[in-house]
Amino acid sequence: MQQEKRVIALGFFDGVHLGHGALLRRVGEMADRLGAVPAAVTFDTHPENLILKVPTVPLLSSPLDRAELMRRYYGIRDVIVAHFDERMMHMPWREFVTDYLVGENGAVYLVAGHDFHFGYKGEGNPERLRELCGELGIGCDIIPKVERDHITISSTYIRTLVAQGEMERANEFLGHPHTLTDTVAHGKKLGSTLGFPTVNLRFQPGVLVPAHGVYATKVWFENGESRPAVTNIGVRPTVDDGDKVTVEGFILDFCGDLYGQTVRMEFYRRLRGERKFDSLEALKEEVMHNAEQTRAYFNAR
Ligand SMILES: Cc1cc2nc3c(=O)[nH]c(=O)nc-3n(C[C@H](O)[C@H](O)[C@H](O)COP(=O)(O)O)c2cc1C
Ligand SMILES: Nc1ncnc2c1ncn2[C@@H]1O[C@H](COP(=O)(O)OP(=O)(O)OP(=O)(O)O)[C@@H](O)[C@H]1O
Repeated sequence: MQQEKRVIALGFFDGVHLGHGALLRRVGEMADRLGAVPAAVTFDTHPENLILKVPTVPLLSSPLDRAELMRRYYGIRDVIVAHFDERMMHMPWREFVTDYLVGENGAVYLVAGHDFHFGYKGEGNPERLRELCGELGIGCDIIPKVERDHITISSTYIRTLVAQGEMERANEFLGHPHTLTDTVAHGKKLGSTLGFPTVNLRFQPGVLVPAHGVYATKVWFENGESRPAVTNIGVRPTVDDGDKVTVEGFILDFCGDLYGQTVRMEFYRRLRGERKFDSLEALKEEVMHNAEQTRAYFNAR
């Protein structure tokens, strides 16, 4: 079977921020021009997590969200998720290009960032990549760094913002709202009796949990509709004494059954920290106030 031609962006692309966007847009342009499929290679494990053997880098997005963000915002059609294992870790950089990208994945044009290092011991770099692409007769672009407020946009920086609950600033650097996609799970149903039913989502293991607290969010349903929601991330000290983190959104102006549906939640602004209330009445009153804050936030946008 004839191999499909692909224009491929190279990197990990955690969060799919505006710096990544510069690469992915270029991929789209070149794919159009060459009649090739716009694609990106990412890895199932963050290279640092495998090399250091402990997951030290909690990610902004799951592989599913990463791929979906690349599709939705930049029209990337194929997201090739490479299995980052011992073989991949020991693959010399030349082989990664000639065998993996060109041979296995039909690369006819490669796009990488100014600081992209790859292959065994990170010996591959933009200079070497450009030279090798010249030898192989395939196109190559190295994209200069993208900055905002004199800061180089990076997944590392955005992770610190999300961890501190600075969602609006994180979203400015991402170029889109921070996103969590998950299948709705069952909660204890206490929310319904209190007057605020909630959808329960989870951050996958290895994905960064934003600062605990209450957020103005938007929930997108499988049918493409969306509603504002007010969402708590945390351990619910008023009703629980464990340390299990939950993500619970009270969707405004909605009633219906969402259990089992896959929804996308977008985080916009942190409204307050999580608190232990003296009574369920006091908790409910505050949740209703936060719901109105959320409504006002989206009405003003
Ligand atoms: C917008 C919102 C804010 C919340 N804030 C807090 C809080 O500050 N402290 C707390 O202990 N629980 C908080 N919760 C969690 C509630 O205690 C929980 O949703 C309620 O007990 C229902 O739980 P259930 O869905 O498992 O039945 C909040 C929930 C929502 C939706
Ligand atoms: N601000 C940026 N401007 C231009 N290119 C970028 C920028 N940030 C990343 N890239 C490029 O995008 C690709 C993916 O990069 P990578 O996933 O390592 O992102 P990163 O934000 O630098 O991550 P980290 O902060 O974890 O190092 C690489 O080719 C990289 O050079």
